[in-house]
Amino acid sequence: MLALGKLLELTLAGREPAEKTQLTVEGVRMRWLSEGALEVRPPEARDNGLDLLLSAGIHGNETAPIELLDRLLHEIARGDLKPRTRILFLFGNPEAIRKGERFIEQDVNRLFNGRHEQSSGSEALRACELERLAASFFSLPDRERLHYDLHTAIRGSKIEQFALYPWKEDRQHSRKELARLRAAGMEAVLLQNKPSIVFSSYTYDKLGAESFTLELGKARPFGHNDGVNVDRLETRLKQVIEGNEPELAEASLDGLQLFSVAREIIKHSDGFRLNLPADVENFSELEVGYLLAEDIAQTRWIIEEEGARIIFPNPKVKNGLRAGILIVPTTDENLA
Ligand SMILES: O=C(O)CCC(=O)N[C@@H](CCC(=O)O)C(=O)O
Ligand SMILES: [Zn+2]
Repeated sequence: MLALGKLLELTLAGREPAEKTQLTVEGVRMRWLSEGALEVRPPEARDNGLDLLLSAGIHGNETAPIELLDRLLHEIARGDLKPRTRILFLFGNPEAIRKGERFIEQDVNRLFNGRHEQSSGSEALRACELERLAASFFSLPDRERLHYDLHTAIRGSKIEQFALYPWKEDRQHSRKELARLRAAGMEAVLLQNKPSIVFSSYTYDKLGAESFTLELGKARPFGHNDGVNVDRLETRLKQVIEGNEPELAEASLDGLQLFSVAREIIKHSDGFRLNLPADVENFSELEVGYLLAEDIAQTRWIIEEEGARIIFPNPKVKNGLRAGILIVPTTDENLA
């Protein structure tokens, strides 16, 4: 296998490769760009015009997605997987990956779309670098752009695998992309309805990609991911990469559950209290009238929405950040 296929090993060791560019026997060019960043380019005659950004490890302790990207890269470097797409592989927060932590000082996934400019430290610099790498990768005209930012969640979930689809004014969510996600094993999609500061929102909003955060199960350390079944996603990614994806039946989303955001719960002070058990699962239903959270100045979050559910409840986030998302079921009527 070509040495550049070992991007994860290099990243874990904090090393630069001796050779920055290598060619597989199939004529696929692999180019190391920066720590945790590698571009793959098929021979021109095989290129099918899709630019695919695959990122993982934006949160350093979410290892199943990192292992998945590592397997794909190994297969490309061995010549077993023959790309027809350009691909940018990114391991988001190398320092946090080495330490097995979600982040070191700041959550990188709260530093996009301008936020890193209002901040400092290594994670703000990394968010800036990730934006630059993504912008340069997605700068070629007349190509299709697709970004999957792969994550696992802090807690268990009633719906194990789901996607978050960013929002941009005057841009409709794509039914075709939802069908592709369903085929990749996603059981639900949260359609966002306002701008956000996460990586997938940056590539969707500023770079014109179809972009998604994918949640694949519960976060566990390297080598302990048997409980996270990424088989369907892995198969679909290989098909996308090799340009031999089976036809998508667009009309039917095949039981994919759709949700929209009712409210984001923002933690304003150290007095914030979340009235949920520590082991509450994502997508747990909350009854109308339930007092979900309290904060300073008599702020109270009371459930008003029928069918409301909670995802990503986390009272430990820094003040000013999202401590949970209240979601409600929605329909497919506004899809493009
Ligand atoms: O389990 C949790 O509470 C968080 C899991 C996670 O890292 N989720 C992403 C979602 C990003 C998005 O909103 O698209 C995050 O919180 O950064
Ligand atoms: Zn994450």
